[in-house]
Amino acid sequence: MENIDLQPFDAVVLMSFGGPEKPEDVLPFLQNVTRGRGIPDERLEEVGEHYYLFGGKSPINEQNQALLQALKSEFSSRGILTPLLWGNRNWNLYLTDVIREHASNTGARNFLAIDTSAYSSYSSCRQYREDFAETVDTLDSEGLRITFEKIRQYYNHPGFAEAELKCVRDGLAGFKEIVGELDPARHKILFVTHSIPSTMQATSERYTPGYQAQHEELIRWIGQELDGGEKLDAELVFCSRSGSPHTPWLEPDINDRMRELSDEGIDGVLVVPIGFVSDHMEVKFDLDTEAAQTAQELGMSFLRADSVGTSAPFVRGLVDLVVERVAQVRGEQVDPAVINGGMALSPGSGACSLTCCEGAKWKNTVPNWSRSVPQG
Ligand SMILES: CC1=C(CCC(=O)O)c2cc3nc(cc4[nH]c(cc5[nH]c(cc1n2)c(C)c5CCC(=O)O)c(CCC(=O)O)c4C)C(CCC(=O)O)=C3C
Ligand SMILES: [Fe+2]
Repeated sequence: MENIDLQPFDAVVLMSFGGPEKPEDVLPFLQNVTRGRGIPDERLEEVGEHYYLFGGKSPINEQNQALLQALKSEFSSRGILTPLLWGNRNWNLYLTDVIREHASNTGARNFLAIDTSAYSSYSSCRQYREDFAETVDTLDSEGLRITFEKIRQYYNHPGFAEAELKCVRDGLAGFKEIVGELDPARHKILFVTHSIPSTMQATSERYTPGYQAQHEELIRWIGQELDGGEKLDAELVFCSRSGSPHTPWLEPDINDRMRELSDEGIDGVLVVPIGFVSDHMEVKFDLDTEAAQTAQELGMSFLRADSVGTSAPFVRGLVDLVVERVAQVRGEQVDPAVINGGMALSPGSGACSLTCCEGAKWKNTVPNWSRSVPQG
């Protein structure tokens, strides 16, 4: 097989959130995540309890190790020899440390990131970019000059979309085993994502189609792909709201919506964690623990579908996105693949302006992007 290099990139890095490994890590981890964010102490204590309930260990690191291994085997099956690293934003192994060590040992200078977040918004895109910038600055102050690029947001990439579709199909098959025949009058699909503050949503809409619309596009595409025998009404609902109760966040919360649906005669839900690429703490606690409890109180059938995890189309898609970004950076002709859920949203390039998720504050420094042109 022919060997493939990804020049100008010397290494690819899987960039994730990070999570605590043991009870003593929980508090310092939460402090890292929320530094300067004005999250009330009560919320931190409450979220700390979610982690303690699972022994103080987040499942996220093991899931990222599994994804890293899957990406490595996809690299080697394609003859890609470029090293693949793993770094986190909020806990060991920290991105800066991983990059410093690799750059010092190998002379690598140009890095391409795969981030574990599919949609655009400050928290799900720009915050990752700010962390790349911080790594660049820190290493620069130590005399090590590096560069960072990332792949595009991939909610509408066929790899991620096919993987989500498979999660829904498998979930429906499992759901049928619980409820017998699917009945649109009694059963619903609830697609769940992380709630964000309404102001963050508004900002995400200024230079990209927006966090919520990106989810809706994918949900509609999945609806189109399902067979007649799989058709149920679907809705987008939210979990993991935090912040002050007086600040508006995206709604409805999954538990509130389940209560309303129960009053309307719905007695079974398939819950699809479309906002999360693996079963980390929000999925384990907010869905598998809390929402499952709500279902039990309501006497509702409840099944949580898989997240994409290390599913083959997802992993292949991430590597396709790496190859696509390399070609763009090299100035080669690329035809980026996208699904169309009715809104025909353009593929982003990964090259969004440093300020694209910030919005109005940066108005004068950002290209006047709209829905019909590339977004990041
Ligand atoms: C959109 C989004 C994603 C999805 C995209 C992506 O995956 O990146 C995501 C992922 C994650 N969020 C995570 C954990 C936390 N998020 C918090 C706080 C916040 N998240 C927000 C948004 C998001 N978060 C926001 C707007 C806040 C408020 C504070 C702020 O404005 O920053 C807090 C503080 C406590 C609290 O406020 O709840 C924690 C502990 C973990 C790790 C889980 C594990 O350990 O398994 C993961 C993967
Ligand atoms: Fe979060």
